Amino acid sequence: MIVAGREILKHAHKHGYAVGAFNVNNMEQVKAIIEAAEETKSPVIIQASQGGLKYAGVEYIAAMVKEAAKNASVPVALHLDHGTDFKQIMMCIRNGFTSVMIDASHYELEENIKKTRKIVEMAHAVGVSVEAELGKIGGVEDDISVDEKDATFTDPDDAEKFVAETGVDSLAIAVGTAHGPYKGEPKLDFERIKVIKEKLNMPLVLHGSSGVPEESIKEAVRLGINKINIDTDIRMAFHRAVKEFVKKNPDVYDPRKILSPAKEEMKNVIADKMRIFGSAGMA
Ligand SMILES: O=C(COP(=O)(O)O)NO
Ligand code: NA
Ligand SMILES: [Zn+2]
Repeated sequence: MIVAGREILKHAHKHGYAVGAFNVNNMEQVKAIIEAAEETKSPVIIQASQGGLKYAGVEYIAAMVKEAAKNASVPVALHLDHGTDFKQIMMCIRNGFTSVMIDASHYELEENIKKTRKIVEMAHAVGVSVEAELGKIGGVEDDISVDEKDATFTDPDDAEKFVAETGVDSLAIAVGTAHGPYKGEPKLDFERIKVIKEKLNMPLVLHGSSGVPEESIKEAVRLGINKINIDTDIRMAFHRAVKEFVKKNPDVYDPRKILSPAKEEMKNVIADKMRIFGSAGMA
């Protein structure tokens, strides 16, 4: 069933695990995520970035995810990832998204608070949960890009003020991850996660989580991360499977035959993550 994002994240915060938030652009990704959630009995957040909505259309994404959630035995939230455009955020809410991110992290603190508070007031009025970002997460995710030199870690005192003045349901923090593939091994600032969690005592979000070693993910969950965003690892699973299939079957042109192994590969990758995040069995 489809639920508000806060319902899923509050449970994860209370019980000390993290829920996967997986990006979608097409039907096969939606099916892979829902099948993995059913298989592992895991609550799940299905999310689309503004780039994903541009590609598929907000109505298509919403219709597919609502259909998948309707028949699922696990709680599912439909979330806008990295919302920066006011109209886009409103269109998502109008189309039944149960959670939205307002990413105003490029602005100074006061401006980020102002923009975030406006979305919180409107979304909460209709029962939709809100995620915001404080600090700048590096890397490139569709239309969001931050140079490594501009990536700035989240300041715990600013975070306390930000949450008190905005009322967000969850906060994305910059602690050393980056969107997209890593060149070297990412070094997470675990002490910073610990301090922010102690100060805020609320659901925290880790972006740029593809390519972060399993041990680091587990430590971040232990310290209080409750939503883990994954996009690149799913794209790579899709790419691996399609490349292998087409190489082995160069003359097969039926999309169903080409895309089915890709859906399976994505499902397996996602199910593994749900086990690592600790959400398996929590639905
Ligand atoms: O943060 C993410 C995903 O990042 P990755 O592609 O590194 O998994 N989406 O908002
Ligand atoms: Na990443
Ligand atoms: Zn992100």
